[in-house]
This record gives sequence, structure tokens and C-alpha cells, in this order.
Amino acid sequence: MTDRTRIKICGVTKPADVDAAVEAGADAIGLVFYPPSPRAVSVAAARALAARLPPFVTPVGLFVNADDEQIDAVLDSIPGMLLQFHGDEDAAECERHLHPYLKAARMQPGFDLLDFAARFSTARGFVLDAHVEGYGGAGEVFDWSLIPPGVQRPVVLSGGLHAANVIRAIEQVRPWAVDVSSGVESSRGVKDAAAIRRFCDAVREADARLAAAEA
Ligand SMILES: O=C(O)c1ccccc1NCC(=O)[C@H](O)[C@H](O)COP(=O)(O)O
Repeated sequence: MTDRTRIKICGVTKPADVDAAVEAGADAIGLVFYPPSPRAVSVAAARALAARLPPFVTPVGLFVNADDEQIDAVLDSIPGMLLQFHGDEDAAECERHLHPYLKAARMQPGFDLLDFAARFSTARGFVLDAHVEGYGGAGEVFDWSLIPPGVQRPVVLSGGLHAANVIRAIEQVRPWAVDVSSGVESSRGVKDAAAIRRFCDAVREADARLAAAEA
């Protein structure tokens, strides 16, 4: 159990999105380098967005089965990036960029997360998302009871979260962090500053409730 649940606001595309996330207390922002996504950004745009981040707020670069040249171009342009592999990448493909990375697991009945975690032994943590077409960013919740005890690395709970369900999600799963994209948008791909604030406030409320219950 962490002292406070970290927050990643994913799929930011505008300076105002970054500012809203930082202002609301997010710990990380997600920059999507997957062209089919309505949240996809160019390397140049991502560099400018990441440059707005204050110290200790992390840019996370999100890839889906990208080629090495694309990943290396991003890493050459944006210092301090944490990688997030959200496709069918194997461990070797994740490791070869010599950067810390998160590996996404698309949760469904029968999926062996402990075996998955053992296969990605160098991952800094696992983004647990719904198993959806298009790999992610779908705004769909998965059954959190599918998460087994004993995952020895930080869990980033993701998939269909929003201000109205994130307290229950944190109470049930006790993740290291929560990650959200659709749930803080006014329409697909358009971030909403008030929704970002509501989401982050709800995470703080969840942390306060857990602290009070454990006092
Ligand atoms: O954000 C996307 O458009 C996206 C597209 C393809 C693969 C992953 C994508 N996002 C990855 C994330 O980390 C999202 O925050 C995560 O899937 C949760 O999204 P949502 O359910 O919309 O909150």
C-alpha cells in the first residue's frame, strides 16, 4: 500500500491539458505515439508538451507495436521519458531501448497476470487495462477481481476510470497508481480540465478515507 495513489492523465494533446493535469496534482502525463488514436501527438508536439512539466512530473511515452526508429526518435527528443508499451511487445523489445518502462496487460478471464509479470521481470510496473479492440483508451472497465494477489511490481490501474468510480477502484485494488484518459474528456480525445480536477480530487478522497480507516 502506498501512502498516496499516484495519478497519470493519459492522452494529453494541448498545453492546457498539461497545465490542468499539473495543477490538479497529477504525477505523470501520457503522450500517445499511436497514430490511430485520436490522442496521438507528433514528436515535436510532444516535446513542447513535455517541456511544460515541472520537476517530478513524468512524461510517459505510449507505444503500440512501434518500430525502434519511432521509439528512438521520441527518446532522442524528450528527456526523462518513461516508456509504456501497450501492444504485443515481448520483453526483449521493451528492454532494448535501455529506458524504464511500464508494460500494459489487457485483462480478461483466464489471463495469468503472475506469469505475465514474470515474463516482464524488468518492467517498472504494469498498466492493467481492459481487453479491448484497438489496444486501449476505450473507456472500458474490466473486472478488478481478475487481479490476483501477489503481483510484486507496482500496479497502475487503468481502463474506464473516472471521478465516480475511482474511489471504489482504489479501495478494492489498492494500486500504486491510477491512469485515466476517456474519463477526463468532454468528447473522445478532448480533455476537460474540470473533469481532470474532479478525478484527482476523488483520488485524494480515496487516499484520505483509507488513511482514516487505517489510523
Ligand atoms: O489513449 C489511447 O488512445 C490509447 C490507444 C491505444 C492504446 C493505448 C491507449 N491509451 C493507453 C492508456 O494508458 C490509457 O490511459 C488507458 O488505456 C485507459 O484509457 P481509458 O479507458 O480511456 O481511461
